[in-house]
Amino acid sequence: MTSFEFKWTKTKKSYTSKDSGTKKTKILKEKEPRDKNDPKEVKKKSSKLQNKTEVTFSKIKTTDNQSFIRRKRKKEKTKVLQNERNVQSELVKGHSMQHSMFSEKYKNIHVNTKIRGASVVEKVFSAGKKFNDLPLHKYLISNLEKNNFNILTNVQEKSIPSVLQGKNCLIKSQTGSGKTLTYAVPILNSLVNKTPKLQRTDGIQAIIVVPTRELALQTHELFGKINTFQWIIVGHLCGGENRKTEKDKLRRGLHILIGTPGRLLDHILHTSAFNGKNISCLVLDEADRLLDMGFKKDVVRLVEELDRFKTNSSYDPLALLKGKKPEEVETDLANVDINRQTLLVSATLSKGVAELADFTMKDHVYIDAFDESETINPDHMVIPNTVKQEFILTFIKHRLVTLSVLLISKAKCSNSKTIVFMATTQMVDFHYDLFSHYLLKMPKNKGKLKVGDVLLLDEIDIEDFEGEDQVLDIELFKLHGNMSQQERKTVFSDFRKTKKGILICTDVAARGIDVPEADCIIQYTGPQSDEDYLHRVGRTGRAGKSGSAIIFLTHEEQDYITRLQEQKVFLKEYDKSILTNNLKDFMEETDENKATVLLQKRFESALLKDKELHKKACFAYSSWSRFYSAFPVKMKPIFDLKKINIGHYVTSFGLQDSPTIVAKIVRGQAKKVDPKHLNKKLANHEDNVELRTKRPKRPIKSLSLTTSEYSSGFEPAKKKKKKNFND
Ligand SMILES: Nc1ncnc2c1ncn2[C@@H]1O[C@H](COP(=O)(O)OP(=O)(O)OP(=O)(O)O)[C@@H](O)[C@H]1O
Repeated sequence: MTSFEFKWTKTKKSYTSKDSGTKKTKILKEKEPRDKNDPKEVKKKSSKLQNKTEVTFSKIKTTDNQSFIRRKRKKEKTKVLQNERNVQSELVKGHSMQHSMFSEKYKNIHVNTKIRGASVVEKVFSAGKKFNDLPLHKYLISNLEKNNFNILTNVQEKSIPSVLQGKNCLIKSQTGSGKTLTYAVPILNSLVNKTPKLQRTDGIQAIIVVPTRELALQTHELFGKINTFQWIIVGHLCGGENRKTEKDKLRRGLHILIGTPGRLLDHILHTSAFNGKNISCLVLDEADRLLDMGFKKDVVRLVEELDRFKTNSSYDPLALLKGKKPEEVETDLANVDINRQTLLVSATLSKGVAELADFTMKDHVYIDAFDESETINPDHMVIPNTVKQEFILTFIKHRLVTLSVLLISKAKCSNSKTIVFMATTQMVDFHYDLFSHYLLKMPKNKGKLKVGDVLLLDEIDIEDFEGEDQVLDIELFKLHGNMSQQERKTVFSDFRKTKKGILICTDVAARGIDVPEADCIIQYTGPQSDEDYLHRVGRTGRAGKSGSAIIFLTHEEQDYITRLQEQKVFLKEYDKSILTNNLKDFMEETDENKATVLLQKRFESALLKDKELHKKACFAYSSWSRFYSAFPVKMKPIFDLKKINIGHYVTSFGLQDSPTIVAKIVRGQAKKVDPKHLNKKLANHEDNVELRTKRPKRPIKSLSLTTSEYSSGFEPAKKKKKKNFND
């Protein structure tokens, strides 16, 4: 290989080939005078300047003058910062020319938001009927009263008598109306009254199936409150818990068992200590949710397995072989008395629930808490009338800032619990990190910085973020199905205990979760179905309390307002002056547009500096776009990916990159991950080098960025290795 030695002079460049020893000289052409204002020349000049700096540095290095280098670098850094600031001020000027964030002028609303009508209202409480009016055990009544359960709710008044009589029931009533007690009270009552007293060896008496782990825990807690009868043992089993501990629990004996379908089925099939012969009551709570997400198969199997416990004694599958006629065998089957009460409970009634009711119960009564005198239209949604429902119509690229301001306003309230629903686990992770580091907190001892003076944050190095100070007085929580069971448990109970907090979560918290103090629900991404809308909103306004529910819609999605109107749900527009004032106040900026841009820029520069967060933002955007493109057919005309500017959506994740670049980043990261661990990886966003080196790379066929919220928590079954007969 030939190598050269270069020598530079002002007008000529000469080099000597070491191999041939020949010296070649190239005379530089006489340069023509250049136009200083030509943009190309300006660019060239600046790149030359940069090269010059590099050369200077290399020279300095050779002289080994370290302190000089440090001073030089510091100067350079200040220059860059100055540049950034100049760019920012230019941006502010530029943006203020564009549409305003909250301005009415640029609002492009084509739906009639003023339409009002009579919403469908369901009474929450009965006309004064009390628990002590019911034929219940006196200690059970006193336990209920101790917990402030005195007056029956409407659904309790209508259903508890039928449940006490042992009837199969399909119970429907609005969210937060106290459906849990409609089965908890009769179950406990029947077990307390049993003579002789129940023993641990008597096995499971009642089984309650719920769709999520949090709901299992919550239902267990409710039983704990009203069950002071020490001989009645209540337990829960759900994914993510230690299986061995659960087996021990079952071995020791339980009477009321609460669990998620996957884990329950697993124990029924594989735990010999599972004693289901004496189950006299089966409850399917949140029945419609149990049918979603592939739960249907598990629920059907679970019911079949429970039936098998009962029928094993009377039904003989080998009857034909024993010489019985086929007609006799069929009548045997039909006559098998399952002798078990089944209760289906739900806030929404779908075709699937009706089918499940037919499958699980021979005869059943249908109890709807809705007033019979009114005509029931299945298309009308029943939402507690104590909930103020509003929408915020935003430009896509202002979504992030608008949400931030809304959270800032919540932080100012003295006692407020807000639940923010997002589409995917990656979105939850990203927004949680972004807000906890760049909205709620500020660097410590930044001296002259006043609380809330966030503009100067851009001047601070990321290293300075050690030891941050909380400037907004509110706690932030996150909850999604990709967190460990222990984390989920802690978050859920901490959020319930805290006086003031914001929970960012996926739909894992949309069903059944009861946080009585939750006073505001924010739907940052649209619901996948109208039922989802109803259940999300139903996390507030529990048992007659008041609350507010705000949905974020972009101009492209505004038809959702009309869709809700058709179902007798009338939304008002959120008072944007609250947002404007809070934003201006927080940013200490009188011009709302400047404040908007600066907050957005602050997030963007945070992402530029924080590589980990940038990666999370890319994954969050990517998971969002997959989610958005997979809206069910019914909702597709409203939430249509083709209608929206995805470039703006990238901005709403604080990213400055184009969607193509983001996709490349995600693909690049995903390729490094072993496919088996992809979901977990995408949720944790860790680039685990160990995993990569240990396992051979395989091509990725498909990527799943949204992971199931409702998994049983078990590891996927390992495929059996094919035997190699040559071994
Ligand atoms: N009779 C009652 N008096 C006062 N509060 C009650 C009564 N019954 C239930 N509650 C309270 O109402 C709240 C909602 O109860 P629950 O969670 O059972 O509602 P739900 O109808 O199952 O709601 P969802 O459909 O959202 O699951 C709880 O905080 C509960 O303590």
